[in-house]
Amino acid sequence: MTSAPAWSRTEFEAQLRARGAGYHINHPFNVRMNSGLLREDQIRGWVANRFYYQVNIPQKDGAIIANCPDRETRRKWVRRILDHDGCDGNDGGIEAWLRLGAAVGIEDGVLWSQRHVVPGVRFAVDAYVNFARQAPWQEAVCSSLTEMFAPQIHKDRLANWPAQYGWIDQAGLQYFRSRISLAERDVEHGLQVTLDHFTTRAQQERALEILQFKLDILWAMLDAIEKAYP
Ligand SMILES: O=C(O)c1cc(C(=O)O)c2c(n1)C(=O)C(=O)c1cc(C(=O)O)[nH]c1-2
Repeated sequence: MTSAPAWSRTEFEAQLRARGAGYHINHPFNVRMNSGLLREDQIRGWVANRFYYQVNIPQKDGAIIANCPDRETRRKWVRRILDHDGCDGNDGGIEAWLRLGAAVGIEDGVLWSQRHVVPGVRFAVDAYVNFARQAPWQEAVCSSLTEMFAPQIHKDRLANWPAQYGWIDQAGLQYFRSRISLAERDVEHGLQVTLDHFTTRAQQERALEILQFKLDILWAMLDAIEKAYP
């Protein structure tokens, strides 16, 4: 274990943000997706596989709540479940992803069947949910911090897809639009929990390992999708 002095909050946050270099925004499959180079079947394959991530996020967040004894945290965290599952007056992110599916030519039933989900994606997503079930809740919160880097990937899609993939109905892109402000709100809370909890240098380095674990999950998903749709 390191005996180095703890980083200040500012330096610790900078260390976390620096891990963005390993975000799946830089994965070759995402780079090609964002450059308009993917075929229709490759886009459909990505949408169908990512649906498995989308439907598992609320279970992941439910696991965090189940492990968290702090009422204030649960009160904020529960919003994430409703963001995806929907609630009165809000269809939610899963419904929005179904509309993305429709926009690229996949029927709801095909997404729900998960028949196109490849083993590597299933393994990666399941590892994320299992981590949230088994780890201390503050560690699971830390693992959600890849969302620090998500607004840019959503903005890229909104900026580029309409011109690059004219065959996609633009109404289907609403999911990406909706996530920008939600991700920013989530990160504000997730960062606060992480900066409060991981205070010694050894704990801060543990937080970086957890963030890397989650970056690897997202990266492994794209590796598996890239291999399935060469
Ligand atoms: O499209 C993406 O690249 C992307 C990445 C991530 C992420 O960084 O984990 C999330 C999302 N989207 C997303 O839409 C989302 O709702 C979400 C929730 C979480 C999480 O870890 O709790 N990550 C992400």
